[in-house]
Amino acid sequence: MHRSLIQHLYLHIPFCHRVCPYCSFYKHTPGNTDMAAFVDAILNELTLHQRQLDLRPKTIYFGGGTPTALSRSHLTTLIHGLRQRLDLSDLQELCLEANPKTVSPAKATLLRDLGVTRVSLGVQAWDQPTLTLLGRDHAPDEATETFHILRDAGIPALNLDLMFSIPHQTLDIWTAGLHHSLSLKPDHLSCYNLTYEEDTDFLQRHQTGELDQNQDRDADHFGTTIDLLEAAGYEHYETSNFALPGRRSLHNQAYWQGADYLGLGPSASSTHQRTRWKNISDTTRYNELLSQNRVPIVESEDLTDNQWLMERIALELRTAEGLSLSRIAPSIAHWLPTLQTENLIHLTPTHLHLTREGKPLVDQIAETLIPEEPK
Ligand SMILES: C[S@@+](CC[C@H](N)C(=O)[O-])C[C@H]1O[C@@H](n2cnc3c(N)ncnc32)[C@H](O)[C@@H]1O
Ligand SMILES: C[S@@+](CC[C@H](N)C(=O)[O-])C[C@H]1O[C@@H](n2cnc3c(N)ncnc32)[C@H](O)[C@@H]1O
Ligand code: SF4
Repeated sequence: MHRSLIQHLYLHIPFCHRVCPYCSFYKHTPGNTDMAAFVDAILNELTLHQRQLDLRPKTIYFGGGTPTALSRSHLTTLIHGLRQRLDLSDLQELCLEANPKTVSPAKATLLRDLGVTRVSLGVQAWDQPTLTLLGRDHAPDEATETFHILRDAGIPALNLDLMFSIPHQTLDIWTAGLHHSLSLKPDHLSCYNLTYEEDTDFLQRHQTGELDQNQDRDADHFGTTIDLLEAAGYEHYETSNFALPGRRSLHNQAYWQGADYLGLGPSASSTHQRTRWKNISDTTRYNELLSQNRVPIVESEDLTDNQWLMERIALELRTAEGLSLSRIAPSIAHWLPTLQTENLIHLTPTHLHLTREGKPLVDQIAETLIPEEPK
């Protein structure tokens, strides 16, 4: 039987020591979860998929949640388990998300010894009032310290995750945070505009008027981010992502380019030959299903051509490579001269790129370029 190749693997580790009020990813405190059973379950899930799929990962990404919430022995079992089951001769990136206070020097050294090539550190902000509003339990100094621990352990590439346009965050506060980030010389920076997500405390507090949204502040913070980071030598290669030359995230780039990927763990999603499926968002149930050798999938759909195209447009438009002109339907091509006259886009013979003026309007421009769903 011909088994198709998948080159990108995602593992969802749903544990956080404390749950942040703005975050809608599937996660929970470890509580009384049997961590050893969870590690067994996720390795078992991999084995089940290997009956159908030929997995030769170029990238492996541990997200969550907070993967570094796992103990050293569980991290070791998990990564050794992957090494035993997978052909890793093509592996170029093994990335793990971490947050401050979950990485001791011993854990950082272990990660390096296990072959981790990149750590993405969730810092979010560098000032105490913003960290307090975000419900983060680390102080600014502790994030700096964790960064140095990772550097000193010799992890090859480090990313910082930051969020901007948070209520009460002035442009000066955000800019000072960017300067502090740059002083650490990270390889990569992800800077996300705060969004109010479904089923979060923050959305409720936004709806009662306690937490505001401000488009001028969004645009000012984003524009300053682009100017400062580009001046410091970082490529703005995706709306929320900046990298030193040669330091882009290969895993995330594969998503944006439309590659197939397999996601393991509760709530993980996967895409294979235009079929997308999603795992159950319930760790206890996930562990139970896998202890019975049952796949933990709860939803699966075949993406229509139009769904696929809409997603390609939305994602490609966010990247420095730009949107392939072949994706633009004749029925909407008449928008291009207008967008050009407004200096929002720049066209090459093959691609459409956002200009500096167009970048903050990425979502509106994507809407203009996506054809309406046929009725
Ligand atoms: C799933 S989290 C994992 C990182 C890690 N657990 C941490 O927070 O320290 C990935 C990133 O998504 C971003 N994020 C989460 N919720 C967000 C929101 N509501 N708006 C914007 N960015 C958000 C944060 O920057 C966060 O670091
Ligand atoms: C918001 S991005 C942050 C990337 C980070 N800025 C970096 O450059 O490494 C990562 C988050 O997206 C989610 N995620 C990524 N791939 C996923 C997948 N296949 N299934 C479910 N969630 C996924 C996870 O919650 C993960 O923590
Ligand atoms: S932002 Fe990170 S630490 Fe906070 S709840 Fe979400 S996954 Fe956990």
